[in-house]
Amino acid sequence: MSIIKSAFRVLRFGSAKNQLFSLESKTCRAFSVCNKLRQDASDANASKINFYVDENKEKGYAILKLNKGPVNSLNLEFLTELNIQLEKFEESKEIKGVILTSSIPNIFSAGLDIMEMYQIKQDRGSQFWTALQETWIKLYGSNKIYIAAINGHSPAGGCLLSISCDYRIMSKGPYKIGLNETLLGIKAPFWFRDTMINTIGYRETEKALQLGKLYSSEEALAVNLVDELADSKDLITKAEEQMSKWCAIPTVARELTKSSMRRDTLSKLIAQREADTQSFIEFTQRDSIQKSLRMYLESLKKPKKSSA
Ligand SMILES: CCCCC/C=C\C/C=C\C=C\CC(=O)SCCNC(=O)CCNC(=O)[C@H](O)C(C)(C)COP(=O)(O)OP(=O)(O)OC[C@H]1O[C@@H](n2cnc3c(N)ncnc32)[C@H](O)[C@@H]1OP(=O)(O)O
Repeated sequence: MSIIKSAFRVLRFGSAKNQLFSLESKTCRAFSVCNKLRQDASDANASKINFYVDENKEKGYAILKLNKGPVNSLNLEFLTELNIQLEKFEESKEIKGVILTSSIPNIFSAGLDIMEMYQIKQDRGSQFWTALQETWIKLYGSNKIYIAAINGHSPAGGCLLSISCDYRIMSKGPYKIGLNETLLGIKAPFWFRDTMINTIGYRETEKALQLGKLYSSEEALAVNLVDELADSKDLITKAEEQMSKWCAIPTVARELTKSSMRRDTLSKLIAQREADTQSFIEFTQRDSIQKSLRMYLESLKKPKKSSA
């Protein structure tokens, strides 16, 4: 059961009941829009493996490895598949927690697939944004324990995935993590911002978001953007050690505590999902934004200087 649902339970007889049920019904409507997409995604991607799941029911946790080459960029189909998997975890009685990592060396996730924002039709853009909102609500609002084992670069949407988890361990190395949206000419959505504030505090977020700062792993540790650093070879072992520690905490008390910390941030998006989607569509259709995205895409596609 998700944090949102348990929040409804806890407050069932309280004065917030009507408001919360209205939030829940809005959420359910938005989720049902995704049902057909889910079917399409599972049909179309039956032959592709965009992530691996390694479940250790004895120990009570799973490892989810993102595997969508070359850089785990998040497009509609990938997000839809991820949402199905997150739902399976949430419903599992055996799984208490999930280690989220990537099978691609040096890359955790390059964030949103920029092609989902560049010259995109309104329908697709709206489905894409709804799927992304759903991923965040499922991850940030999960009752399960999520530990991010950040094995490489984690900009923008990759950073959002990480900070939606409960604990972050990052590989030592020349990797970057942060919300760099301003460098693409984009304002980070309010729920990206709020998740960042909840992680590193207001002042640091204010600087980081305006500058589009990408932190090195050491800098990320210094501002609590990550909780721990590890040598790449020890990353998963360290994540498993941490998972055992979290799994040993009394479950209901931990879930209620997590829910009480995150409920307000989640409710803010849930109350205005459709308006947020409209803002995304309106914003990304502006000529100035399309121009920035085109320039950014070109810079990504430029041949890289040889290191030799
Ligand atoms: C007023 C209301 C406001 C409402 C809100 C409105 C809008 C908000 C909208 C957006 C929020 C956006 C958040 C995001 O996540 S945007 C994405 C940001 N991501 C990045 O900036 C990362 C870009 N990528 C990189 O920096 C590097 O690729 C990386 C360091 C991850 C890896 O480097 P490496 O050298 O290993 O690999 P590359 O050669 O650069 O890349 C390989 C290949 O992949 C393509 N690619 C990389 N990143 C992306 C991406 N995010 N989307 C799509 N494609 C990507 C890259 O172009 C290469 O392609 P090719 O040359 O092989 O064809």
